Amino acid sequence: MAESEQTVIRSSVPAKQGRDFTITLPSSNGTYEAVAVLEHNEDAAQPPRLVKVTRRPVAPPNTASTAEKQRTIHIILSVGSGHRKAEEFFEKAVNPLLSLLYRPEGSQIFQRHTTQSETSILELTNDFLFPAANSGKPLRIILLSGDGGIVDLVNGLSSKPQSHEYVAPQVTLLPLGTANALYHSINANANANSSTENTWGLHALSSTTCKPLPFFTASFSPGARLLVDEARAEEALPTDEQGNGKLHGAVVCSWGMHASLVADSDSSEYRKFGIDRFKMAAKEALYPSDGSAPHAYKGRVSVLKRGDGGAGEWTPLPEQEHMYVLATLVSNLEQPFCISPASKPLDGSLHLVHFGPTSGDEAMRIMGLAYQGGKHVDDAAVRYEAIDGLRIQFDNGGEADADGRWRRICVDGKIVRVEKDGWVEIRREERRLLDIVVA
Ligand SMILES: Nc1ncnc2c1ncn2[C@@H]1O[C@H](COP(=O)(O)OP(=O)(O)OP(=O)(O)O)[C@@H](O)[C@H]1O
Repeated sequence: MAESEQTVIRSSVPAKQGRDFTITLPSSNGTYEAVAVLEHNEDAAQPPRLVKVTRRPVAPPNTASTAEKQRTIHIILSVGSGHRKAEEFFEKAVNPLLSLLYRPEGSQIFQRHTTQSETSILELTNDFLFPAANSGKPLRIILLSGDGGIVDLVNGLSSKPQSHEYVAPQVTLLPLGTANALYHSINANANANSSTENTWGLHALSSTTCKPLPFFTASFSPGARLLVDEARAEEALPTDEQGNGKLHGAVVCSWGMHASLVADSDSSEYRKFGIDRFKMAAKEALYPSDGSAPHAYKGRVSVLKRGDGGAGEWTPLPEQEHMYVLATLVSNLEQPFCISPASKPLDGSLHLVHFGPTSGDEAMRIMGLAYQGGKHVDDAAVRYEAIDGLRIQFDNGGEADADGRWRRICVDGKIVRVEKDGWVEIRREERRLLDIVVA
């Protein structure tokens, strides 16, 4: 075999013509690169298969980044995410690539964590990752999960005050969840171009280019409760200095139709249907079995605009009833579902998408436009604007919904039920918590 190109792994099954793709990754020491051929799965919701990987020297070697060598690499496998393929994809594709890219140190610098429960990532972050980052240790986290994994990292890393030594961990996202909104939004340009491959995050595996992850804080009135265990149980939220509940997110905060369908579809029964679970729950919400119109959600919504960067002003929306109230930091909530076309990858902008009570057919029509590259934002029924904060007050001097299911708020897939006279307020954050590795 020629010294310049060495096959390191070859699968016994050759790639089928036209469905394979190639990625080239720099090694950690900068002296060679890995060229990996992968084959897409026939089911686009399933990860690709590694067919072969070769290594070839780089001339001249790029050994500029020595900081990279000092980073401990944590691999988190969220085995409950999506189609539960995190472990298999790691063993068959990611691990062989990492072993090649990080020679000769290899396994010595990797620490592998496999989730055991819903709270594993939060516990790992609280007990280990945050203390390490806060004492100045540079970390790289390779996260095989959906959006839930990143929201746990964000909440764990932000739960205690940062020291001066804090070093923002670098996170490489491998989209093993169901919707993977953050991943698809970061790679949204690539997805708009059908000739560009979805590499399942492998293209960024050894990149040293990072961007800070924008995030927001949602504050809740003290009676708000986090719903857990498929809403069979509830928990108190972590609190801020004023005793209000708080939760951080990096994707979306919503109330109304979106929050309800995320909440209603979050059961092991619905999860079997993959991404279709959202559409199934939407149909049930929009066409109630008693033939009535979809629910009109009651509350007072206000938006914060800072304009010049000052304290800003809260402006109430004129409507007292709503169907869709959603603030987002990302462009795509699923790969084909472009909720905020003006949002650019990791740009930190927060956008409001809002429309009032309407029929099931009309709501389906509007949502259908989001699947056409975000055309819903040009529809007369939709309010779409950049904001700095959003506040919902349930008892606004009039009637609040009596049934708690109409007062559920979604923060990146987590569901919080607010009390009848309660409120929720979200604001963009300026702190730097973690960086996302981009190619
Ligand atoms: N070993 C495990 N046992 C029980 N629950 C788990 C385990 N591993 C992960 N989970 C839970 O499974 C859920 C997976 O959420 P995640 O967001 O990663 O995937 P998803 O919901 O399929 O994707 P997305 O949020 O992108 O639609 C989280 O609530 C997580 O806590």
